[in-house]
Amino acid sequence: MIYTCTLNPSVDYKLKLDDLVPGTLNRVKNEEYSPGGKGINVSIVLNNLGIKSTLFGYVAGFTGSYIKEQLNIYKYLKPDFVEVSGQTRINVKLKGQTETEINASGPHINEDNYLALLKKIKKLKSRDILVIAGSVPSSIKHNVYNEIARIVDEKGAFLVVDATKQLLRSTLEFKPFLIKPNKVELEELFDVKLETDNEVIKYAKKLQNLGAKNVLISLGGDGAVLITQDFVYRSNTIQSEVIHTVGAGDSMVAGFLADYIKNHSFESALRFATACGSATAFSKGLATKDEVEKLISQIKINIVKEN
Ligand SMILES: Nc1ncnc2c1ncn2[C@@H]1O[C@H](COP(=O)(O)OP(=O)(O)OP(=O)(O)O)[C@@H](O)[C@H]1O
Ligand SMILES: O=P(O)(O)OC[C@@]1(O)O[C@H](CO)[C@@H](O)[C@@H]1O
Repeated sequence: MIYTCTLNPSVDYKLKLDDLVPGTLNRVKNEEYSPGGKGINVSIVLNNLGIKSTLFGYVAGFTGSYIKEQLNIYKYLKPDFVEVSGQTRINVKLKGQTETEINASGPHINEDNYLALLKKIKKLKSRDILVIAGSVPSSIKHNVYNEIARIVDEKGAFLVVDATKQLLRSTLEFKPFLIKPNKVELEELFDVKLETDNEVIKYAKKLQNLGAKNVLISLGGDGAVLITQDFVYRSNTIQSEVIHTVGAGDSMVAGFLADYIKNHSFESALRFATACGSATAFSKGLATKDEVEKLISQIKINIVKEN
């Protein structure tokens, strides 16, 4: 069974403008709401690919109710959230000439809420998969990712992590099966600026040395690099009109897992993951199976010969 854990879900409020001019009145051309948060996005894309998952995390208030109501329409999702006080956050996503995101901080999480979530995670069984993804509300214990990773390890389940800085770093001692930082997140982790593929690979390997089994670095419109124990793979991307990239990375994680479970091939999983990321970037919502299938033949994978 696949589980996703979103400690800080959101309602994503996506606004399309001709351009965003700070300090002036900006009028919107198109607006949309959707349930968001990285783990929730992973689950929605898994659903779109016909794969079941259970969703852990915290929801609160009217925005939390909206998320639960929206998730009910998906056939393969089983929401299992902890209800907390306050409101689930609203994250604003602005698409003008460039993309601007304003992510709010999330509700208060008390000790009981914390323990209630860990109790759910303790039900995991050997060979289950848990994806923990995204930021955490500031009130939650700072070592929550480490604690969750410890439980997943004790259960003999597989851990997948998509998070920034110390949240990600704190899981590495438990040897996650897969981590997926983007290039900026990789740079932040080591306080460096990375220009070339070789530099990206060098720092991704440092994460492997710290414990990650497989490291997937997403490079936005430039594809992705996957470092496994045996090979380094590079995917290209496709040029098309970008509608909104929100959730492209989460789609990539979902696509990777969906394909890896089926084919047990890293090359195939990277190809499918890249197509899922691009399918999301090229559409209004998150990738659907049809959209991914239209792109897949255009994704090429090379094994990188390092120098
Ligand atoms: N402009 C684009 N054109 C084509 N494909 C894209 C584009 N942006 C993203 N993708 C696809 O989606 C994948 C993930 O994108 P990205 O690196 O932006 O993830 P991310 O920063 O984690 O995104 P998010 O946090 O919004 O989920 C890329 O590796 C690529 O396959
Ligand atoms: O603030 P976080 O948790 O880092 O990111 C949250 C978020 O930006 O990530 C998703 C896209 O990946 C969105 O649905 C959501 O708004």
